[in-house]
Amino acid sequence: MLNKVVIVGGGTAGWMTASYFKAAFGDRIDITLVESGTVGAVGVGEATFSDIRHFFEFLGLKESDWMPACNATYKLAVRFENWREPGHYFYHPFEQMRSVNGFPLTDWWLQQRPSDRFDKDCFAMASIIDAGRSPRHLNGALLDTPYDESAEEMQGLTMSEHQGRTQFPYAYHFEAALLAKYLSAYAVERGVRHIVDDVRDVELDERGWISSVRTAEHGDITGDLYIDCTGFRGLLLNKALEEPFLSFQENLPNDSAIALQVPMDMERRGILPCTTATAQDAGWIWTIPLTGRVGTGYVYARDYISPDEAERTLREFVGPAAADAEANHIRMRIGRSRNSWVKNCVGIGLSSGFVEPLESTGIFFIHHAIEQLVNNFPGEDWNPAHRDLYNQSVAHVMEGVREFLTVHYATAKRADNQYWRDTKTRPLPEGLAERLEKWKTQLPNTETVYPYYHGLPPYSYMCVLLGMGGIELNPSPALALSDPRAAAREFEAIRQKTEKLVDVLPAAYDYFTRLG
Ligand SMILES: Cc1cc2nc3c(=O)[nH]c(=O)nc-3n(C[C@H](O)[C@H](O)[C@H](O)COP(=O)(O)OP(=O)(O)OC[C@H]3O[C@@H](n4cnc5c(N)ncnc54)[C@H](O)[C@@H]3O)c2cc1C
Ligand SMILES: N[C@@H](Cc1c[nH]c2cc(Cl)ccc12)C(=O)O
Repeated sequence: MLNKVVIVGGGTAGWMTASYFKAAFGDRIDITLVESGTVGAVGVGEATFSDIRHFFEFLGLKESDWMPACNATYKLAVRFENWREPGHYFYHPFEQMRSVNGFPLTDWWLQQRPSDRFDKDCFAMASIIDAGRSPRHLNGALLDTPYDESAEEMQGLTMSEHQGRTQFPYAYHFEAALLAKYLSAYAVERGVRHIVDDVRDVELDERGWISSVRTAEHGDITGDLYIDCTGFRGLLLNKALEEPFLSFQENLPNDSAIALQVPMDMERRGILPCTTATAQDAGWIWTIPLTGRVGTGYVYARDYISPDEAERTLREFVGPAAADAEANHIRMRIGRSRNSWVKNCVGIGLSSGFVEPLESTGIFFIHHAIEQLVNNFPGEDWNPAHRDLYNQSVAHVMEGVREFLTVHYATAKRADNQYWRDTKTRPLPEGLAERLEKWKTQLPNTETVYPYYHGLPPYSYMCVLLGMGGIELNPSPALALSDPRAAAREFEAIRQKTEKLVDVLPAAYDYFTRLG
């Protein structure tokens, strides 16, 4: 039986893989995880997709188990500030787009323009976030009736199985290092062997497959399947097996980040329950509220600004609270390994691929990869079809997200300096120019977005196009001939429902004090 797995790397990717495999296979799988005591994990990665709930559920963990241990908060959207013009913002929320008479509500919005805020008019979430509310009532119930956790379709599904069903209303923010620690305890308790040591060498057999990894103090570690979770280094996949890395930088030039962890009195500050991405002169700054601090960082392109200037900008942005916070400068490798599974080695996490964290896709990539690897787990015969299916699925997810992120820059109205002017003239990933043309005629739908699963539904594209404001969008001509009353009623219903929810939902901070 093929069941001996060696994981190299103990960052988010390594521990998520180890714990998920244990939950999936129990004692039938034999896992050794080796991580360096000297090379640290990247230490960022604090915002997620809502789908991550399937990961925790698969492990049998409840929010009340893991959230307090990871200083976690709820994320109801990404809030984009100043991408269109100074002072402007909009949300990309976790809320399904409604449709009226076969047209998405956003299409009706273009026709009727109830206000200048598509997000407030079309989604309940925008006002709930503006008001700093929790998506759960103090008794733990979810905000409203369409979300029913006990519904059969929410139970026991993996992320892949849940695809296309109800949109869950929130994701999480958490402290990456604390999550890795929490999951390591989970995995070790269930029998994962944990070795803290440096991998110095990777031994290959005559076919070029990995036969062992050589550590500094624990000798050779052998397995059937090797998972490379060594981060941007790609020690096994890219170095030992020499799998090439395909860069996305011609579309996405941001190649660096500087991160700060800023302790704050969150009770006084309050929690805005979303990730904020604020456009800057050469990139953007993320702001992520946790229970005891704010995580923040500037993602930028070295071609336009130096690391020192980026650090100055970030410190100024945060203000005096950042004075004692230590800067973590990170060089980002943007793109993907040509194949993430090569021979008996699978790269998961940053070794497999990474795009800038604008839509918090890093942990989603990991979760997706793990689910796919479980579904395509190799047997004794190493049927290459499993490997090929896996590689295809991972490539599609990363290429789709590459395209989605490029849309943010290509359609942002901001063009007040060279960095932002250049975002309009960069090469686009193949097929995107044609799709952008289609979206000018008809808002994105399943037929006209990137055609393979990549985690983002068409409504996410609608939000970005309507919010960024750089391309002209028109309502479907059919709407001029249609009865406008049903859509007007829907806008009014959203307004009323939102008003009520803002009234009755607790403040996000208060909810977490209860949870802790
Ligand atoms: C600036 C930035 C912001 C991000 N923000 C988000 C976000 O908001 N949301 C999101 O989902 N994702 C985000 N990500 C991505 C997220 O951080 C990663 O996907 C996640 O942390 C996974 O990292 P990893 O485990 O692959 O690598 P790492 O965290 O780098 O871990 C590498 C591991 O390999 C080990 N290692 C390395 N070399 C050796 C060796 N020779 N021997 C033994 N062990 C070794 C190290 O000790 C470490 O344990 C962000 C990434 C960056 C760079
Ligand atoms: N199915 C994913 C994708 C998604 C749907 N809406 C949003 C909003 C944001 Cl900010 C990120 C991601 C998503 C999910 O539910 O997480």
